[in-house]
Order: sequence, then structure tokens, then C-alpha cells
Amino acid sequence: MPSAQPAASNKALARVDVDGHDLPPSPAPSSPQVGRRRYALATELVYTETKDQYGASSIPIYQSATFKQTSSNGGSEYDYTRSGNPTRTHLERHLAKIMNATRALAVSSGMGALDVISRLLRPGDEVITGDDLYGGTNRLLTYLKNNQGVVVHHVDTTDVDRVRAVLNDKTAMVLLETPTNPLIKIVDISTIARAAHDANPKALVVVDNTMLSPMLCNPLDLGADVVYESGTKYLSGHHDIMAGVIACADPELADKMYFTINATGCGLSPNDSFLLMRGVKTLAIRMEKQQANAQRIAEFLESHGFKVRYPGLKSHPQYDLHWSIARGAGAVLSFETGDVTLSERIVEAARLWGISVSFGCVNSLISMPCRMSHASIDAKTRAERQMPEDIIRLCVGIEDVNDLIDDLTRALVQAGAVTLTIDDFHANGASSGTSEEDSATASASASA
Ligand SMILES: Cc1ncc(COP(=O)(O)O)c(C=O)c1O
Ligand SMILES: N[C@@H](CCSC[C@H](N)C(=O)O)C(=O)O
Repeated sequence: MPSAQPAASNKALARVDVDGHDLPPSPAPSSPQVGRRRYALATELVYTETKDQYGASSIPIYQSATFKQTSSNGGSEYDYTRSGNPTRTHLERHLAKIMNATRALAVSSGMGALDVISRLLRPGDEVITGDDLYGGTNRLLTYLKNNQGVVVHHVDTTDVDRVRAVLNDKTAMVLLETPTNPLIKIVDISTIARAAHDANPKALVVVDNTMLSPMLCNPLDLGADVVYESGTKYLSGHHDIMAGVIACADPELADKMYFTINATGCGLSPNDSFLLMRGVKTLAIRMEKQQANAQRIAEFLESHGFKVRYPGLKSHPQYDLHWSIARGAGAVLSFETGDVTLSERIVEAARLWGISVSFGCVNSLISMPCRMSHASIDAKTRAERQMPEDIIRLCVGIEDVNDLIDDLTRALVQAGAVTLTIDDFHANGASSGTSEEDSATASASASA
């Protein structure tokens, strides 16, 4: 019995084995427009053309697992949603354009994206990565090390010489995060990419761009081979979906990763593809507001003597490096209080700031990474990697910045982290919406 032929765009690509063995070369992508921008990014985020027969201005949700074929040999563009779906394809082409990629692939989460990329590795391969990384990334790398025979080197990737010291011809992947989560350290993508390719021309430089999004950074333009992001964050922007995106310039590499997505079934669902597409359209305006708010909040905290980590502050030790690779500082910052229980009190006193993991969404969040997003890294490793247990991470949203500063001020005062009079409190940004009850709290704590 002849096997069903895959859909033109997806099927042709599905003919490639994950190792690239025994199969004919990949045909050219069916959509040559990918990766080509005509307008400024803010315009391209919004501008899309659907091929919908009714001229729908928003891509319809093709909520169908299967697609009818024109003959027993197939003949239709799609056959099965795990292999390809028009809503997902529309999103992927849009993402390829805004990520300056030849091809983008949408999967069910950011970790799903890293899983797909990591399946390019083989036992004995070496991976070089940072010593400050999102906890889930660290967990997956630890799994690969313990179960798949992959050698993982964690080094301080802010120091190019330390990376050079471990690069060798077995280096298959260099995995970078910048700014790092949660210590907001900056990594020189271009220099490391050059060094990695010098050490092994086949090494893949992979960048997790979740902390910046394509609005602020295009790692492929800086020498990276693969970029991935958690679409759960800035790209979708509302914390109502989980998603992941992978993009690259090399079509054969994209084919291999597509093979894994089809083989394992982690492609993004039609409904989530629709929601991610909708979210992406407002990325520019959300990011602009979130960054402006984050800058004000970082300055506010710094003015109170906290050690603030944010690349929008001139005091950031890698301020110049950051601005040489990125177009903005993003909206995630962290600060230390010097005392874990004090940090706990501040976080728990916040009202407007939701206590939650994640970032990049429209509402502001506060968290203690060592207990939350990075709890999967054991305490000993956290200490070895100099992650302060008291660190508080703020993920700034689009609210009125005065309300955010008021709420933070009240939390800091209530926790006993700062001492303010009511006059100071108002001078520090407390303005609209500050209730008498809040002011009274500030006064009472300040005099305590
Ligand atoms: C920097 C970074 N990369 C990747 C991920 C994974 O994304 P997801 O939660 O969508 O799997 C996260 C957060 O979860 C993250 O903070
Ligand atoms: N329980 C989750 C925690 C997810 S953290 C999400 C995000 N990347 C962040 O940094 O806040 C897990 O164990 O993965």
C-alpha cells in the first residue's frame, strides 16, 4: 500500500531523516517571502496577508486534525495537523519574517523548543552553556548529561575567555541566554559565535532570546545558527498560552528540527497558533510601555540603594555590551535586599504585583527565583553559581507606572526595607490611587 504523501510544504520537508541520512535533499521552502522584511519591525509585526478565500483579515483557526486529499496519493497541501496546519504555517511564516530567519517552527512551549533543538545532539557531543540560566533549561541539560551521554560545561559566558577555554572540536553546541535569567548578565553573542565556529565549524550556536524577543534582538544577525524563544512570554504577551518558537537560516537544519516536531508531535495547536499570532501583533507597543515602566522602576529602586540588575541602568557593568547587541533593555529586572526573609516580606506585601513565575506579559509580576522559577536548581549548585537567595525578580507590565511604584513603595515600607515619611512616599512617585490606608501603613512602618 503506498504511504500517504505529506502536504506540499510540510511533506516535502518531512522526507528528511533527523540525521539527514538516505533521503533526498530538501526542496526549496514553498514560501520564498520568509525572512524578508519590507517595513520597520513594528509595521511587519502587524502586517500579514492571509490566503483565506473570504479575505479574512485575521488567520482563521483551522481546528481540524485531518485534511481531505484529492486522490489516494494525497495531493493536498495538508494531511494531518501534527504534520502541518494552515494556522500554524501562517504563524511560522510571520515569525520567520520578524526573526530574520529562513524558517521558523512553532511548538508547544519554550522547553519543547529546546527539546527539539537538543535532539540534534548525539552521545559524546559537548555543550557549552552559562552558569546563570533559566531553571528549566538547566534541568533539561542536566537530563541530557545524565541520560543521553552529552557532556555539558557550565561556564560564565559573560567571560569569552572562559568559553574559549572549553571550546574544542567536540563542541557541538554553545547555548547562550542574554540577558541571563535571573541575574541579568549580558553575553557577547557575536564574539562567542565566531570563537565557536573557529573551534568547530559544525558547532551550533543556539541563543535563547526569550528575555528580549525579536523586537529587541535578532541573534541570527549576530552569528547565531539557531534562535529559540518561549512564546509564553513577550511574543504572546498575555500569559494565556504556552508556546515555543525556533528559527534558523539553514533550511536543512530546519528540516531536521521539523522532522522531530512531526515525529514527536509537539507542533503548536491551531488555537494556540492563532493566539500567538494575535499576541505578536501588539509586541512593539507592549514592549515600549513595559520597558519605559521597567526603566522608571529600576531607577526608583536604585535611588533607594538597592543593588539593581537591569541593562537600562548605566550602572550595569555590561551596559555598553548590551546596547551593542540589543535595541532595548527589556522589562525584567532583579534586585537584592541582603536578607532572604526581608525579600520574602516584600514579595508578600505587594498587591498590584502578582506573585508568579514567568515574564513578558501585560501585568506585572514579582517573584523569588531561588524558590520559584529556579527552584529546580539545587541549593548547592545555586550557591556555587553565586545566585543570591534573596534576589527578587520584577517582570514589569503595562500598568500605570505610578501605581506600580506606589505599590512597590508600600511593600518596601511595610516589609521594613526602607524608611519613608508620607511626604517621601509621595515624592517617590506615590500619586494617583494611593489610598489613605496605604499612606497610613507607610507612616506606621516608617516610624517602627
Ligand atoms: C529564558 C527562558 N527560556 C525558556 C523558558 C521556557 O519556556 P516555557 O515556559 O514556554 O517552556 C523560560 C521560562 O519558562 C525562560 O525563562
Ligand atoms: N514550575 C515551573 C516553573 C516555571 S518558571 C517560568 C519562567 N521561565 C520564569 O523564569 O519565571 C518549572 O518547574 O518549570
